[in-house]
Amino acid sequence: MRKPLKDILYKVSLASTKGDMELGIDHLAFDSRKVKSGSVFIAMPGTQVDGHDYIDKAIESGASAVVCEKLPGELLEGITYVQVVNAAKALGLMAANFYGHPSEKLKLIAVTGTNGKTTTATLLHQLFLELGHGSGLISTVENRINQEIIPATHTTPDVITINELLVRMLGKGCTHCFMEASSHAIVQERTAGLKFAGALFTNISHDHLDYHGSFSEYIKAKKKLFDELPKEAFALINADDKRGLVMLQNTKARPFTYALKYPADYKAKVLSNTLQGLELEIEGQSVWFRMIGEFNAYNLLAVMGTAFILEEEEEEVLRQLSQLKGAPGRFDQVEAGGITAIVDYAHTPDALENVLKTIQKLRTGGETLITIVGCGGNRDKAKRPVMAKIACRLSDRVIFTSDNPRNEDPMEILKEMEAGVSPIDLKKTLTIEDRRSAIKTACSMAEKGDIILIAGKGHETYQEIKGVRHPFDDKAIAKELLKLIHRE
Ligand SMILES: CC(=O)N[C@H]1[C@@H](OP(=O)(O)OP(=O)(O)OC[C@H]2O[C@@H](n3ccc(=O)[nH]c3=O)[C@H](O)[C@@H]2O)O[C@H](CO)[C@@H](O)[C@@H]1O[C@H](C)C(=O)N[C@@H](C)C(=O)N[C@H](CCC(=O)O)C(=O)O
Ligand SMILES: Nc1ncnc2c1ncn2[C@@H]1O[C@H](COP(=O)(O)OP(=O)(O)OP(=O)(O)O)[C@@H](O)[C@H]1O
Ligand SMILES: N[C@H](CCC[C@H](N)C(=O)O)C(=O)O
Ligand SMILES: [Mg+2]
Repeated sequence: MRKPLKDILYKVSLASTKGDMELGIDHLAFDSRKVKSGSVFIAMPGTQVDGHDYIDKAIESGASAVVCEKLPGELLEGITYVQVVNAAKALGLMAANFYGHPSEKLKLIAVTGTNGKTTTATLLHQLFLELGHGSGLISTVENRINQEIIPATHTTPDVITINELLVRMLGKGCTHCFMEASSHAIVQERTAGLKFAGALFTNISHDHLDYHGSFSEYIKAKKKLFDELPKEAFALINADDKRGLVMLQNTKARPFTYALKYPADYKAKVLSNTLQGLELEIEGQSVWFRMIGEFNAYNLLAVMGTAFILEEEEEEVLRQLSQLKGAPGRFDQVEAGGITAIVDYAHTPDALENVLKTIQKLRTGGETLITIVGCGGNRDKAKRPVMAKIACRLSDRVIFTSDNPRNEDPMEILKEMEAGVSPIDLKKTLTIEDRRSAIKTACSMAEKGDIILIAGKGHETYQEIKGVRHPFDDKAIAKELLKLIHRE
């Protein structure tokens, strides 16, 4: 697919150009290691290094054009240089022009918020398939084109990958695509140049403050998605979240709200909430869902609201939605010997508190609740003591263990967690760095009727230690050890 550089740069605000703008371009690359002959290399500043330092490498590998914010000292003959104000934003527009604006040819819906993005996007994808539409998904767990699974590397991939996925979705008849928009991606302009038909806000609480610097910057990152929506789009927010209405402040899009407590366009009341599911009253009607926990009532309302705004038939939406189970690794239960292990991706204080409170509400009395929890390395350190404290407050026994230590010393992470626990609470905790041993210990401690929560890694099938992903699956290990220890 060859296109003239000038067409690829349509609508990009240019500061200066040098060289042939009619040059044929076969490929876009923002990483010098992925440059081929016929590539245009887009140099972007990053968090680790500056892409501008790789311009020479890109040219050596065959790039015939360079798009950058700062021109290099020496400009080579035969190479086209284009200077732009914001290279990441330029990349988004360039990807849209290069791939023929696939986001405009289907309904692309973004889901943002601290928790609930994967669950909401996955439910939407499943629901729209059930309603008979071609449907795509871009999420933390996996990407999907209808039923086909494409492995995911990020919650929100880079904008070239997004456009490539959308082109493939269109080729397979998708009319809708539901994607997660992480705050990192919004700030880094990984969503630039995409035309959204709508955006959803789930909630906002403490996470990623290491990256954004402060809570207000984190809120601003989410709000940017809504500020940039076109007026034909819809903006659907959780009115029970303190920051929900902030998201709507400057949007041109049509505003809609959902809530369990405050007045809203889409409302529900929780009639019952058990380990089997949720019963909600919606528009005077009682509807049963397979999802567990009050927080899932919010996710279900967000999904229902979206389907109603998109004018799907209401009775059918509720009928199909009530059958869906959500995303893997979210309140995923394994049972053996009368002991229930719950694997959940709760890796933020708010998510951990929600999942533990849900389990508390579902207890019938007498059971011991054992929580296994760790915190990821090279991520927000401030959440470590807070998560440890929440685990202790809401569980009978707690085992601190490693999550994905990445490049940090696991024992240091565990010390930072322990710092959040009072001397009295410390008595009910154990620290077992090896995650498998931690799960084994919990399985040995548990007796018939007890509940084990294994938090933090959910669907992940690896543990990342010093740049290497070792196979590790909380659910499979819990199943194996529970069966082994309690010999069903
Ligand atoms: C902190 C962060 O978000 N980093 C993302 C960012 O990379 P970066 O800015 O750090 O890049 P860098 O390494 O400094 O390099 C700068 C530039 O030089 C280029 N380069 C670099 C080296 C080289 O040899 N040649 C070269 O051209 C790079 O391609 C890049 O364009 O842009 C890259 C391309 O899009 C991402 O892959 C990368 O994600 C890293 C791997 C990551 O771990 N990101 C996480 C934190 C993340 O994004 N998570 C969110 C979910 C968070 C949540 O809500 O829970 C997600 O959307 O997945
Ligand atoms: N609406 C919600 N409100 C609060 N907590 C939630 C909500 N939905 C899910 N959770 C909790 O948060 C965890 C993560 O949920 P989910 O994967 O859907 O969120 P996410 O926003 O995609 O997370 P990530 O940013 O890591 O991709 C779940 O395992 C559950 O414990
Ligand atoms: N999308 C999140 C996932 C965190 C999952 C948890 N298991 C961890 O490794 O911290 C992140 O990249 O921060
Ligand atoms: Mg997610």
